[in-house]
Amino acid sequence: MEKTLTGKTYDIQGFSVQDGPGIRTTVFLKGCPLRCPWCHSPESQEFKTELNWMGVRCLGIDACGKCLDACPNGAVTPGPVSQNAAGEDIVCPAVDKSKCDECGACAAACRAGALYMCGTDRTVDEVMRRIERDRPFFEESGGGVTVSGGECLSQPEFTLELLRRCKAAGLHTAVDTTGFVPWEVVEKLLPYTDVFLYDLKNMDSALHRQVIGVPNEPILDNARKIAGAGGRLWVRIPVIPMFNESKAHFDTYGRFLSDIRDAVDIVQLLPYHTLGVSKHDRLLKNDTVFMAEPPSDALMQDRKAQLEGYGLKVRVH
Ligand SMILES: C[S@@+](CC[C@H](N)C(=O)[O-])C[C@H]1O[C@@H](n2cnc3c(N)ncnc32)[C@H](O)[C@@H]1O
Ligand code: SF4
Ligand code: SF4
Ligand code: SF4
Repeated sequence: MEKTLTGKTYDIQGFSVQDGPGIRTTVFLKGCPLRCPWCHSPESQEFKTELNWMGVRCLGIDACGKCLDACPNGAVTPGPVSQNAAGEDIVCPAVDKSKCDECGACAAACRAGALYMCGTDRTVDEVMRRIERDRPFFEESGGGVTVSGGECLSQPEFTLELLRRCKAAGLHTAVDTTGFVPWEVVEKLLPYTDVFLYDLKNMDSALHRQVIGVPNEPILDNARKIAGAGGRLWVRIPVIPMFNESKAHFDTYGRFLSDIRDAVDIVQLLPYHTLGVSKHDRLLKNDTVFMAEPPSDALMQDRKAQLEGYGLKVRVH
């Protein structure tokens, strides 16, 4: 029997106004080949379904402790004392990730919803049913559907099929991508993608590799090829302190984008923010998290004006 195609999602968000034109429904897929230290969705990085723990919901091992009893691998033990939402001291569970196989038994036992699994396998039909609920909002606002992640093109078959179905249903489509995927994957999507939301995180390939883990040449090549093939680009630049915010660096963006200007609908500058920091803790991995002061409004306006000087339409946020 043929296997049903599923995609591993971690969220589907209605009423999104940041992910392309109009009001959109954004389908977030799990898994990403990049490792941006400032990533505001660290739960999207791994391809597998993972255990998360939201401390403010936890009742404490002393009052509850269901997760300890539920774990078949002995991965959950009494951990540090912390304060709950009411300001009372509670003993938190500690999860030894080296013993955890992400089976989900502790999350199923946790009535408070403090432990939960992130990552759901969904068929295209299921996702389409969810999207169709929002159709009236698309029609009023000129919106549609955005497939995002993580890197949605790391699940190329699912993304392609979802986009095909959206186009067949008469919906506007956007693909939110890092661009770090083989050209053959992008090429197949072209007939079904109205616009690519396309991140350019740094123009210096050595720095890109050093900080994010991968070089930028495939990303820049794919941007040129999309432009050459008649695709539309909505370029996004996350403005990250000490990484890409300098005036000199923005001139390298300006020169690159000038060459493909006709294919660029808009350049969106996204000021670095710290909203994802608490999500890193939820993953129970003790990751070191990048923290910095967000760029000032004045700097964002300067960089906007600088890129406008290259004949580009630019917005902040
Ligand atoms: C969730 S990502 C989706 C696409 C893909 N993961 C990427 O990064 O290209 C959506 C946008 O948020 C940006 N972003 C991620 N973390 C951010 C942060 N801490 N501050 C500002 N923008 C951020 C990304 O650069 C990307 O433009
Ligand atoms: S998900 Fe991990 S910690 Fe939770 S029960 Fe399974 S093995 Fe234990
Ligand atoms: S089962 Fe949930 S609420 Fe109870 S101690 Fe474990 S994490 Fe906390
Ligand atoms: S590319 Fe996007 S999802 Fe991947 S690590 Fe960077 S910000 Fe996070």
